[in-house]
Amino acid sequence: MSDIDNGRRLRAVDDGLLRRREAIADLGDALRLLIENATATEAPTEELIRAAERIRRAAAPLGERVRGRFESAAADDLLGGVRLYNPVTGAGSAFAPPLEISREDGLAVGTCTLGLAFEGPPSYAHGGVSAMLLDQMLGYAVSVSGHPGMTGRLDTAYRRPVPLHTPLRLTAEVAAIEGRRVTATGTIATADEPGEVLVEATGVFVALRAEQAQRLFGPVIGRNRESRAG
Ligand SMILES: CCCCCCCC(=O)SCCNC(=O)CCNC(=O)[C@H](O)C(C)(C)COP(=O)(O)OP(=O)(O)OC[C@H]1O[C@@H](n2cnc3c(N)ncnc32)[C@H](O)[C@@H]1OP(=O)(O)O
Repeated sequence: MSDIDNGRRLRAVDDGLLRRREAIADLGDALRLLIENATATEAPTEELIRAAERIRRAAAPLGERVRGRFESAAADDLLGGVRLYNPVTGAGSAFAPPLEISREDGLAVGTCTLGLAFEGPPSYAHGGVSAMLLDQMLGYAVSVSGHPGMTGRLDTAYRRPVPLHTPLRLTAEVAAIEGRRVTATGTIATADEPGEVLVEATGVFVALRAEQAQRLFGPVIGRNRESRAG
């Protein structure tokens, strides 16, 4: 195969992957709309019954080809950090807000708006949802510091309730690295009042030993490498 042909083939692969990722994100948007509307709806009972039938019909073809626990999604790039179905940040996840995280001068900054599907106390976020967001934020800060690890401990202090339907601003940063332990801290505030902390968290992340990483993730990483090579 000539270099030009090879280049075209590679571009076709990239275009195909890009198109699939866009389709996954679009399906994710549709599912999130479905979840939000299904949570907020006060439609007549007959409409709920019809909707359940239609949704089951729409779900069936998606279930015809599925992956198992040890297979990563074809559109993911596990080693490159692309996780389209991450339940917090994944564009393809039906129940991820999704949280968007970027880096600003060494600080991880996240933005999202929580809908009624995340409600705990009426009109405010469920406490477990805040912990989930902060776990992801702290994990991201730990990861980009170059010392990735798994959450060993996550302490959350709920200072004020987190309002739904309100743009939020989250932050996280690494506070200390001691051997295999990395401590990170983070906050949730509203975008309008970033100085008023609603929830704060401190987490301890533990770097895995090579043998632990192999035991826990070996099957998934092995399959991911095989499918990249093939
Ligand atoms: C961008 C990516 C974002 C991802 C964000 C999401 C992150 C996650 O949600 S990860 C999923 C949730 N976490 C888990 O499932 C982890 C489950 N726990 C485990 O697998 C293990 O307990 C694990 C790996 C954390 C530690 O086990 P192990 O390596 O055997 O611990 P061990 O050798 O006893 O301790 C290692 C060090 O960590 C410390 N440590 C271990 N556990 C904890 C803990 N819970 N709290 C504080 N310190 C701890 C120990 O004190 C020790 O410190 P030192 O080296 O200074 O003596």
